[in-house]
Amino acid sequence: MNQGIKISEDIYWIGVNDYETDLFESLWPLPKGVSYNAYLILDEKIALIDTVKGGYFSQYLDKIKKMLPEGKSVDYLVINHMEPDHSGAIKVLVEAYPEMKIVGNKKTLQFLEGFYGITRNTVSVEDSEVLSLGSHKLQFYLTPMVHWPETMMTYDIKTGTLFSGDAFGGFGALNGGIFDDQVDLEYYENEILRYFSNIVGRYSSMVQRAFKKLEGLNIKTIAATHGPVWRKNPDKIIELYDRWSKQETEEGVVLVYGSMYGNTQKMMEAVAKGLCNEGVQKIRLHNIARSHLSFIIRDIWRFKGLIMGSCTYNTELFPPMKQLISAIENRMMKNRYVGVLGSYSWSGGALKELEEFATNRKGWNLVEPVIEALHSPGEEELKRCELLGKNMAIAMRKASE
Ligand SMILES: Cc1cc2nc3c(=O)[nH]c(=O)nc-3n(C[C@H](O)[C@H](O)[C@H](O)COP(=O)(O)O)c2cc1C
Repeated sequence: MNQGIKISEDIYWIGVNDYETDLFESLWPLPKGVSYNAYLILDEKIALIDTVKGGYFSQYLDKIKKMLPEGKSVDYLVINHMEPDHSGAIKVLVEAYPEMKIVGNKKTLQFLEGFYGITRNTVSVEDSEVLSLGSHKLQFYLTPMVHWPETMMTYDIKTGTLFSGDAFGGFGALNGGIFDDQVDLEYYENEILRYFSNIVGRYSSMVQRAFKKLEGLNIKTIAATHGPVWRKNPDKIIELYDRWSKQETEEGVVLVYGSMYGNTQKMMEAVAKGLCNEGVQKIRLHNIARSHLSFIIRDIWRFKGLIMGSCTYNTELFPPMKQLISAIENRMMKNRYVGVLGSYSWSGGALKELEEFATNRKGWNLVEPVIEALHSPGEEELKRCELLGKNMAIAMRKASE
């Protein structure tokens, strides 16, 4: 993928793949890398949409040079998002094309000065303003907090291409194909949800606000800054994003437990049996010490049911479970059915914290019974765990009737 790839008339993908970064934002694992998508529009005026992470500048510049017609230079750089994985190449790009104008909104330009000290050759655009490149007219939609305050989207009126920034994007480098009709979509959908739930989900209400703004646009292609370009079925990713940002959940249960010596794990396995006996197939069991938080958050975002179990550790919750609770609170997750269980060997403490969390979350429904085992669960407690699974299955069924 050394050349630009045409995505619609006069528009080319000139992104790069990063297979080296282990943790995106120093937080989120990238088992299969990530792409930094950027685009080039060749019209009377030549425009770039976004750049790439700093270290990938030379690949990006090579692609631009190969695509530029003889004697032409870059006229505009449109910045949809200032996060450094997209803006990191701006400074060197300005050195390569000193006369290029940098287009962003008022906030973008503040960030541009703050991050890179750039104030020259900037063009400030307002919401719904149009920039003409010749036959292509770019219309700007300010979409603050999807996912930074300066975030905007750019719509090409001629081709119906929406350059959406981080919205609709996800993890996973683009291997070979870059389009939704070329790649393993199931993989990318999961990774787009992991990206959304961990990074953008907190700002779901702003995503909904952005959807209102984009209503009525004839969107034929979605070109996000990460992940596949949606040319065959852009409606699919729009529908998914709409559902996720409304926090609409599917029937299914996430089981998360913290267990040092297997007693709490035994309890959670009994819950899983109870769910299975009631016909629940979508069960996602996570040992919190083994699954990275981002995968657990992704599953919790997707499913209606959540059951949390923790052993007691120094009078409190098992430490990673605290982190999970804080992540759920930070993302303001709503409308879940929740069950809790715990274990201890003397004074306890874990279950009390889980119960408090479950009962204090607005719009969450606690499913009974709440179960606590001293040392190791006996037959009686394991039966109650199965019952919790059964009751969760019934509660979910009722909710979807
Ligand atoms: C390092 C450590 C700290 C613990 N702290 C407490 C505690 O403060 N209060 C308590 O009742 N039990 C405490 N326990 C006991 C465990 O919570 C209890 O044995 C529990 O059943 C272990 O469950 P597990 O097998 O799922 O790890 C502690 C155990 C360990 C290893």
